[in-house]
Amino acid sequence: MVLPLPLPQLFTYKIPDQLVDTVSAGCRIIVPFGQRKFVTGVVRSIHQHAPASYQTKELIDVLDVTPTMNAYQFKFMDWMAEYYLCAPGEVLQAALPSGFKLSSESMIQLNPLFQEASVDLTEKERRIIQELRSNTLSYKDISKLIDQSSVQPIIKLLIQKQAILLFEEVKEKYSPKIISKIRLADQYTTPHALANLMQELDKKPRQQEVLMRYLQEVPVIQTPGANIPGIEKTFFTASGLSTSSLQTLIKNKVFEAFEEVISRLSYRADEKKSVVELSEQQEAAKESILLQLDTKDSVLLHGVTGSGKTEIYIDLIKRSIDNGSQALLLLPEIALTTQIVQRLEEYFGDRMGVYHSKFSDNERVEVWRGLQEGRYDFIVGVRSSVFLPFTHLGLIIIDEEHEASYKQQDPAPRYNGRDAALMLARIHNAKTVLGSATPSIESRDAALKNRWGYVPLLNRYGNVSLPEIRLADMRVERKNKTVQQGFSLTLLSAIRETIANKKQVIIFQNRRGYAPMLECEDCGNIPMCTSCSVSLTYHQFSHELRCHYCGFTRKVPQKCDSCSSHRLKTVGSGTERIEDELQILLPEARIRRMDLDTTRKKNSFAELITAFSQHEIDILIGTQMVTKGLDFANVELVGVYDADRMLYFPDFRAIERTYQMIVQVSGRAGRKSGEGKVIIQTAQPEHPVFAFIKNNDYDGFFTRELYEREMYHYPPFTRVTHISVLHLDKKEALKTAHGLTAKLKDAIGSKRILGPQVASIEKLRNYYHIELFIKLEKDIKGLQSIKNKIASIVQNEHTLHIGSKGRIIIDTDQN
Ligand SMILES: Nc1ncnc2c1ncn2[C@@H]1O[C@H](COP(=O)(O)OP(=O)(O)OP(=O)(O)O)[C@@H](O)[C@H]1O
Ligand SMILES: [Zn+2]
Repeated sequence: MVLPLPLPQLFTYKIPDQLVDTVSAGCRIIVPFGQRKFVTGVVRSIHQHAPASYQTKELIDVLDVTPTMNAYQFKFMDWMAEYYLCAPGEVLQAALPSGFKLSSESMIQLNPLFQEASVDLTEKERRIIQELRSNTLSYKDISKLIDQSSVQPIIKLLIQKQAILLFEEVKEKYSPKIISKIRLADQYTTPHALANLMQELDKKPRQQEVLMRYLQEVPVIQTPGANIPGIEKTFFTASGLSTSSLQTLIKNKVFEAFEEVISRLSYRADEKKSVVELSEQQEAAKESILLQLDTKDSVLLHGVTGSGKTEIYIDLIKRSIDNGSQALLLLPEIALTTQIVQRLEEYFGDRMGVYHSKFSDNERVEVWRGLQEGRYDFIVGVRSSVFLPFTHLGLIIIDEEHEASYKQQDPAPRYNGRDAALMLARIHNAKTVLGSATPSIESRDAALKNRWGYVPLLNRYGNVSLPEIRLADMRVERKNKTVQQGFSLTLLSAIRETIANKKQVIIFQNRRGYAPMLECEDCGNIPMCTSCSVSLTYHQFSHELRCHYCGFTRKVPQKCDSCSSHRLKTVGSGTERIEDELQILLPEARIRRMDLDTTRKKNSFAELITAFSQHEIDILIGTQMVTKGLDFANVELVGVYDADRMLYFPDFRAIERTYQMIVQVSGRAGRKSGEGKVIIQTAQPEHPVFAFIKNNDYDGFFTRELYEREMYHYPPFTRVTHISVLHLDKKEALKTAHGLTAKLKDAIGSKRILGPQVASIEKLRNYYHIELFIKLEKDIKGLQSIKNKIASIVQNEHTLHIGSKGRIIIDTDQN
């Protein structure tokens, strides 16, 4: 059995006789674990081998009639634990929506050995004991019973007096949604009976009104069967009709009240399914994909921004479903791709399940069950949808395959959704299509080496031109004093012109808040986070300084912490400041901002998207949220506020990420008109990456980047495992990291190991981070056994030197 806990092993439990027939592999069961604790686990297999090292306990109960997990999922999860060097329980924890896990809530019961006569009880205690003779009670019940909000002291005393016992009651978290409905009693559904009823109600006008409203909504006579589903009870209250009259009608058996279990995942059934009509180029691309999939498992679809990859996906998915297989479309982050989901919904309606990180647990459980019950044959979802109970997957599509957000950073399993999906496809013998306008270096390389197929789609849909890209040289503009509030004259005049033409603008700056730091003009002191080694970001609106890593906040100080000077200035620009300053420069423009701070609420993202698409906004300023997948016909200008910062990130993927981010955000311009313009503000216009971007030269960019990767031994030529040693004490962290490095060098050769070094952010949430890198050649023999060796050395060092004072994190494919 697997427990959803970070433990390396599986556990064996005894099946009590009465449950033997109900347990099978994949079922969730409740087992005792540790002291007085019950946890939910999943049966992995049923066997006859008692473990040698411990006495087996009996499992308590079986939660499933039909198993929650199937054999494909086990195979996939085994692979994941092995590949990403983590515990099977950690994978299970990631796989199961928490609605499937049980919550335990403390419950109180009478101690059967308790003898009331032998102790003194207060009046309240006696009342509790009395009640416990017939019931078990929760804290809340007791608080109600004795009308007292804090009951902890009483309970403690009762435990001391050995009067009561605490136990954990196990409850299913998932609760289906139930709605109350009303329909006309069957006897009144003939014209004759109904007419009589109407007459009877003549003297009761309010009841008659209720009945009339019902008949308006539900054509009982005209449409046979219409009465059976009835309507929601809330309909009457919402239309302001008398509830008491409704109650009377129910009491008199004119109406029948009933309940219905409904899906939380509403879908608008009135939406018409349209047919995709592929353009000639799209059709050719699709044919080429299908042809290559005859001989290959995966194909990379390299389609420029606005080429209509989504339409091709739709066609492929349809085809796969028509063949009787299941399909999965992976998206990097669904909240950011509401537009695509809406489009897909029009085609696939209720055959499509959406698996989402912003969904509630109940909604996730429903998608899981829906897939098992055959209600869905197509899932669109984020990376965790690779864990769903597919049984006959035929096609996986990975959209925006280059996206860094496919990678789960923390906690384990630290998996990449794209790579995991490729393995999932292999397990199901399914095909994979990976799509991107800016393929990752790894994927383009795989296609180039003929491991994957490759289909380029070089033109936008409707042969619309790609945007024209220009650089604004900030060095020159600063010298000429043409920069206003961080805006070059080049960009600012283009914004003015675009708005004057009633077109829209997107400004991209990958930094939120007002300013990344506050600085004392007299002593140069910068307020830092108390638990992280980063400067605090100044947020003007909320008037606070905030750490973007740990969430620490403080009021904006009036004077310098160090020298008490009042001369504090803000340095650098985040989206909040850009919004502010642009509004001063362009007082008439309607400007809005889209970043983490403005989209925290569930619907705020969708609301912004709608407002922008209805042209209630002229200029949208945003972080990387605005770079992905957005499709607005009226956007003609995209401005990249600061392209340089991304380039100098201490990461081997910095250039690749810069290229992808700029090309993606540029792709939002002129998607229908072909009049798109992009202006990139940079102080290094000579950097080669800009020439590739300007000339739309992906191949040139790829060739150069691949060369660098080979020179410096980075992926795709090697696999980089990243190890971080975390400790509250820097010296200890360093000592452990050095010890670990020495052991690893001994075990797998010193040439393969880089570091240790202090991480670029030295301290995070009070933990010092010392990191080291292991580079393993791509085609190394016995890869898995080397990885296992690494894991066991790390495990050892952790036990010996870290214990509970820190952690060692292994990330087998650094992203
Ligand atoms: N065959 C088609 N028929 C009608 N409209 C189409 C067709 N193909 C694409 N479009 C339209 O062209 C626009 C761009 O398509 P889509 O959003 O799928 O591009 P994309 O390749 O995903 O681009 P990006 O990578 O920039 O997100 C959309 O508005 C889409 O509705
Ligand atoms: Zn912090």
